[in-house]
Amino acid sequence: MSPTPPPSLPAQNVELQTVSRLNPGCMFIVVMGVSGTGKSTLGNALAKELNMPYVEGDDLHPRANVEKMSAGIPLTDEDREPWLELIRTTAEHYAVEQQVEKEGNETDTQDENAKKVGGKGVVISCSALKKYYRDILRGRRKPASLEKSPEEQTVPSHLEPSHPDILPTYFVFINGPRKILLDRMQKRPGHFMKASMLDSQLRTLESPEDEEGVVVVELTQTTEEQVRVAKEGLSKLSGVDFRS
Ligand SMILES: Nc1ncnc2c1ncn2[C@@H]1O[C@H](COP(=O)(O)OP(=O)(O)O)[C@@H](O)[C@H]1O
Ligand SMILES: O=C(O)[C@H](O)[C@@H](O)[C@H](O)[C@H](O)COP(=O)(O)O
Repeated sequence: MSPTPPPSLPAQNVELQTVSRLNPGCMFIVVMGVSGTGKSTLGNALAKELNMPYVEGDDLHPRANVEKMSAGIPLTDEDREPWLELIRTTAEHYAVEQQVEKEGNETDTQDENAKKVGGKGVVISCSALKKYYRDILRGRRKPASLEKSPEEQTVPSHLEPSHPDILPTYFVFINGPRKILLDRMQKRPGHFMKASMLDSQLRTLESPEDEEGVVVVELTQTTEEQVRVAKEGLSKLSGVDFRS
């Protein structure tokens, strides 16, 4: 799990509002599931396949959250809200950066990147256990603990994570039985998330299977199979052809 620093803030002259219009097909892909499902493994592989950057969501947790989880204490909604908001904002920063790069390359007809499959958007791993958390990641909902009165809202609108239609969000949900998860977590040495936390994660999980924009892959599949199913599902949902 190598740290992935979020990109620097977007260039002032690019409004997030313009990203989906000028860079169609740009998307935010969340690889989700409880601890130990293989989010980091699949996230890395999928991002490589789609020529997108990958960000390890665990690296965006505030230190206090990591300390809490390391001590075997499950996080609360309030603990997770700023983290979820940061994940959404990070995805939006990537989208804006890619827009800036695209504009820089516009005149370069030989640009090799333009010929690659995908390449527009970002893949981030995140447990995303509840629907309400996923709505924050979709940019549809502001975390309750971060709600401000209109007078207090000094953040420029393009930095606020409230643009669901500007950066479409899709989830790849890794689903599978507790027994295998427990086994994998027990065999994973040195990770701050101990196997004893698994049951709390499973209790908190609200399955996303009936929600829009969700592809389900099985825990028991190989990473290669998961990538294939994810690509097919994402192509169908988004209309972007990742299969070629
Ligand atoms: N498709 C898979 N098949 C078998 N083992 C896997 C698969 N994906 C991941 N693993 C293993 O499961 C463990 C947890 O994977 P990891 O990617 O760290 O999960 P998460 O990020 O969800 O906690 C690791 O030891 C990893 O090598
Ligand atoms: O929402 C949470 O309680 C945590 O974010 C948790 O779900 C997450 O999964 C941890 O970061 C563990 O790390 P792994 O997911 O890498 O096991």
